[in-house]
Amino acid sequence: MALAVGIRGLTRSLLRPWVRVPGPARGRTEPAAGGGDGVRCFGSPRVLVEPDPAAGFAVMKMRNPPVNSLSLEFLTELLISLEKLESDKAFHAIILTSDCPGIFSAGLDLMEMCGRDPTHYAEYWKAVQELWLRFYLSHLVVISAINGVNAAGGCLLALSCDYRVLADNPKYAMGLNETLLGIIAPFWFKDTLVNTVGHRTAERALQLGLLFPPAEALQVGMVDKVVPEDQVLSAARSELAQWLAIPGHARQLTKSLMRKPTADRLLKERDADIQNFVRFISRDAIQKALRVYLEKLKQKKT
Ligand SMILES: CCCCCCCCCCCCC/C=C/C(=O)SCCNC(=O)CCNC(=O)[C@H](O)C(C)(C)COP(=O)(O)OP(=O)(O)OC[C@H]1O[C@@H](n2cnc3c(N)ncnc32)[C@H](O)[C@@H]1OP(=O)(O)O
Repeated sequence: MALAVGIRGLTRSLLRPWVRVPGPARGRTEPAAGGGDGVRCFGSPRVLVEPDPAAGFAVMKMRNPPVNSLSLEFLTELLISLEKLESDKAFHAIILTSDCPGIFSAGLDLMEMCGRDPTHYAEYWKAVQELWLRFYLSHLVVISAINGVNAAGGCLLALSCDYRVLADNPKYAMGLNETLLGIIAPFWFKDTLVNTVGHRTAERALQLGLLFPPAEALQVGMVDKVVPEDQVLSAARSELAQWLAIPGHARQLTKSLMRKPTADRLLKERDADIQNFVRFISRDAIQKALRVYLEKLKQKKT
């Protein structure tokens, strides 16, 4: 099995990043995220970036409708956006949010894990690992403004941020619900949750596949703040001020000190983790469970 799949190679072949965005932002100057100083939005088909270099941050909006499921292309575009902002000294922070009404993210794209071949599963999982590692260890301050339901892999992405603001809407539940699909959260998903909410809460949440509505998410520490829906972005911006007031090198080193041991566990056994994933996801019983789950999602509509 070819494990040496290169996301950068994929990136080059699939995307032309940093084209002016299609859709709503095309051809006009969007107000910048914080200052409205005429800085242009940029991005890729599935990720809209609203930069505010004067204020030192950018708002990164996920827009992979209908549910921001984390397909291989979408993961790649998120990585490119992150890399671009990380390599520009004007930016010290990102606010990650969604452009899809009512949905932050439905998690990993089930179509990437169902009915494909082992090479594809390996390539996909490597991209999932990469996204987590890059967000988890980013030297930028990353705050998620969670404006919708947020399941499994989407929740992992939010848990990788430094601070989480959740919109107060009972429909916007979030959690690592893998067991409800008959699959399991890998150890680094688990570690990220444990680091956020503690061992006991994580154990119960993972075994039961709990999706926490806002009040409960706040109570267990899965999110840091719950605010009225129309204030999620402004609350994230206000919070940023506190993080950006800290000397950057001190904050970054402290973040690394806190997070490196967790990331190192995966870095040390990345290929083995990919092989475990491929073996697990290729099992007939797991493929069947995913198909049944997808079917249930579709039947819900009828
Ligand atoms: C021995 C041990 C070894 C262990 C080794 C480790 C192995 C590791 C194991 C594997 C680990 C995998 C980790 C997986 C992580 C994940 O993230 S799995 C995904 C989990 N996500 C969910 O459960 C959410 C599913 N979706 C929903 O609940 C709902 O869609 C929603 C988000 C609440 C939105 O609802 P609504 O607005 O009503 O939209 P829908 O009509 O339901 O959906 C619209 C269309 O989108 C499709 N869709 C939804 N979610 C996904 C998805 N995650 N992936 C792909 N597609 C999705 C849905 O089917 C609809 O499609 P159409 O019917 O074609 O329109």
